[in-house]
Amino acid sequence: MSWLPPVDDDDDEPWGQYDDSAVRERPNPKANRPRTKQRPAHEDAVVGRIIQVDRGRYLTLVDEGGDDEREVLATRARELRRVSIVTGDRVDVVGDVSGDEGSLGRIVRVHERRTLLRRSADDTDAVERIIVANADQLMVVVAAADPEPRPRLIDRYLVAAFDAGVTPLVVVTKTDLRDPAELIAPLQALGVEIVTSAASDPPLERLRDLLHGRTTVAVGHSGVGKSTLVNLLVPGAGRATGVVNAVTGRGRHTSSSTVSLRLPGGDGWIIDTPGVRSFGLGHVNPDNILTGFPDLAAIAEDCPRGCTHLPDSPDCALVDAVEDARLGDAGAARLDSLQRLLTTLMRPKEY
Ligand SMILES: Nc1nc2c(ncn2[C@@H]2O[C@H](COP(=O)(O)OP(=O)(O)OP(=O)(O)O)[C@@H](O)[C@H]2O)c(=O)[nH]1
Ligand SMILES: [Zn+2]
Repeated sequence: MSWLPPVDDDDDEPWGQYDDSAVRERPNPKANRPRTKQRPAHEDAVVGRIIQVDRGRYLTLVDEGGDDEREVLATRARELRRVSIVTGDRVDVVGDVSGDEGSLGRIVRVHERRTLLRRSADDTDAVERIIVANADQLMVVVAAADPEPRPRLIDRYLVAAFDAGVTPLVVVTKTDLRDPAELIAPLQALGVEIVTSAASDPPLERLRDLLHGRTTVAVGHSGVGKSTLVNLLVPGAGRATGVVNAVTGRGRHTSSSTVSLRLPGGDGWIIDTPGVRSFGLGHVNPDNILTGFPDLAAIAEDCPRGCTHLPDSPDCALVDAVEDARLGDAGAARLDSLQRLLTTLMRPKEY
């Protein structure tokens, strides 16, 4: 496939067809004959966690939590040049894995990913850009005011989380500036964890509980106070914080790269991503949204094939279930939330 442009080595790299994360071997033309020339097994490889990606260099944490824990800088092996390697990936590294100044290891394998958080450039673009691999949780940070909350962007983050199989968590900041009740109400029916935060009284204990032992990706529009929270949770993280521009209402995009930060005591990770302006969902399969609503998903099995589950869909089992109260008091609100997310997925961006 040499006509394809080389994949760049950014966290934001196109991914799309390169879904085989292991080393891709040439197809065996003599299908049934065992291959005689085996790829070296790299038995001496060490396992690392990708904590940062920068222009073809991967910062890898090796022997995590062990006596010999160290950061190893590595490149990727030639045979992996079409495979994406992103923050959070687990990889096998060979070569100079000493982590000494000037040393360079070589990544020879990307382990299978548990979860994959991704977005596309826009909704018509099926090419995915991976944000982070192997995250457990997506912490969506949104300000009650300054900058103005964008409910449709929140929906987009939630869609991406459900699609990735990652648990969403919403943190509403700047509640000192505005009562967040109106913003929170529609989120409650989603069954998503919601934490509110005011500058004078950030909910650190609550957040530490929720982040404990997990890998959490923090996302949010620029200026919402994400870096402020990250700095509180990870003292010394040194995430740049910026003042929201009073004229444009925009933050200054002060955090510019995706960085993995370890919570104090080695008690989980926060992966801080730069303020994401667009969050295309062109790659998302609507069925994956439904998996975020297990109670609804079970009922939707009785829907006609190809049912959109939207208000105008004929014979939708979910609509019936809400009407005969099978889903309880919250049923209508949950179906409404699901429909809102599904509509988000089908509509062009408008936030
Ligand atoms: N009033 C108020 N201001 C806050 C709160 N949290 C953060 N801020 C301020 O909001 C501004 C933006 O905060 P940042 O932490 O830099 O925002 P960010 O989301 O990391 O922005 P980027 O780095 O651009 O992605 C800073 O001036 C913070 O001091 C809060 O709870 N209340
Ligand atoms: Zn349906």
